[in-house]
Amino acid sequence: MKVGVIGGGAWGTALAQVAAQGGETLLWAREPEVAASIADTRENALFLPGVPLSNAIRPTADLSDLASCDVWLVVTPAQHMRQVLETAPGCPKALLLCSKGIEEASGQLLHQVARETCRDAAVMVLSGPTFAHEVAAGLPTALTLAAEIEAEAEAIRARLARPSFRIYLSDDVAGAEVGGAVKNVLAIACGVVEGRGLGQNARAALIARGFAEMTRFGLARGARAETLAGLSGLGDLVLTCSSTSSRNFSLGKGLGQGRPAAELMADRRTVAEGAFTAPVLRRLSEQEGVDMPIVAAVDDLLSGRASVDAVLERLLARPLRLERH
Ligand SMILES: NC(=O)c1ccc[n+]([C@@H]2O[C@H](COP(=O)([O-])OP(=O)(O)OC[C@H]3O[C@@H](n4cnc5c(N)ncnc54)[C@H](O)[C@@H]3O)[C@@H](O)[C@H]2O)c1
Ligand SMILES: O=P(O)(O)OC[C@H](O)CO
Repeated sequence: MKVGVIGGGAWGTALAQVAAQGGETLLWAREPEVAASIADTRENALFLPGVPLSNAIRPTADLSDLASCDVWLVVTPAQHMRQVLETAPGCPKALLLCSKGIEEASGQLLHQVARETCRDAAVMVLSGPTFAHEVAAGLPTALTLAAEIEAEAEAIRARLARPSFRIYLSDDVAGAEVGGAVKNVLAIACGVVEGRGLGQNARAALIARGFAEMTRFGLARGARAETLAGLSGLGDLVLTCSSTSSRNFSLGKGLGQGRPAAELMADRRTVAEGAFTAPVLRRLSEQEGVDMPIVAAVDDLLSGRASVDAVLERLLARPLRLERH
């Protein structure tokens, strides 16, 4: 099975490094200097510096080179996935979506976008608690591969899985995607707690109440509760809410320290998906009547509509209710 990776950011490069252990792997980078840097120095100096890359990774800045692949691992920022797939040379037999987000314009999960752009391809999702630099270093990692047809997922798992890259199968595609998208917004909130010095109790409460929001939204979208409580949901939420290695957590930490969102977002080369997911997630939750007060607070902070103190006061003034709600 010939693998092509679409997206030469940190995660696309780390996934190419994993796939290269099973044979030559094409890696498309949007920036010609990234493809050139990998070809010349075997390092992605821009997005994954310090990691020596396998000789079995063949970098390219020309998407049409991926026409010969059987499967594409799609690892663009969520908001650019549709445009990249639309400019790609046809579609392969299978797409494995590895990005985390919700398309802002359409409100669609990424598997819905992919099915519109590649109608005949099998569309699957790979998601979980996976910092790129740890995966690239070969540290133990476990993730969820969600697909409607188990045999198709098994074939890709056989090609990608390694002892330190453990892939669990699921048939809950929407569930795997909701967890990855929502946790990025909640990680921003956890970063705010850190930056504002609100303490470990507050962070734990936020993870638990944030998980309740993720579960309410996921169930409304047809996800299963056990998927949301698994690697791609709770697992990734715990990881991303615990470390400044997370770009989303770091963004939130800056907000908590009082820096304006516009300043924090300016000149970013790396993507903090939660900043793009927050407004669309808030819009969808309000349209669908799903209560998501933490998501709304993050959206207000990012848009500059409210200060940290104002959203904190609002959250703490919420009525005390039964925990299961
Ligand atoms: N970094 C991680 O640890 C990690 C882990 C799991 C999932 N992800 C997800 O993978 C996706 C990609 O993140 P990343 O960390 O690899 O990226 P990154 O932050 O390392 O790099 C930014 C990427 O965005 C691309 N980009 C910028 N503008 C673009 C445009 N107009 N069109 C297409 N591409 C554009 C760049 O080419 C580059 O590949 C995100 O959805 C992220 O949530 C990341
Ligand atoms: O750095 P972040 O916040 O984009 O998180 C990276 C991965 O999604 C963690 O699983």
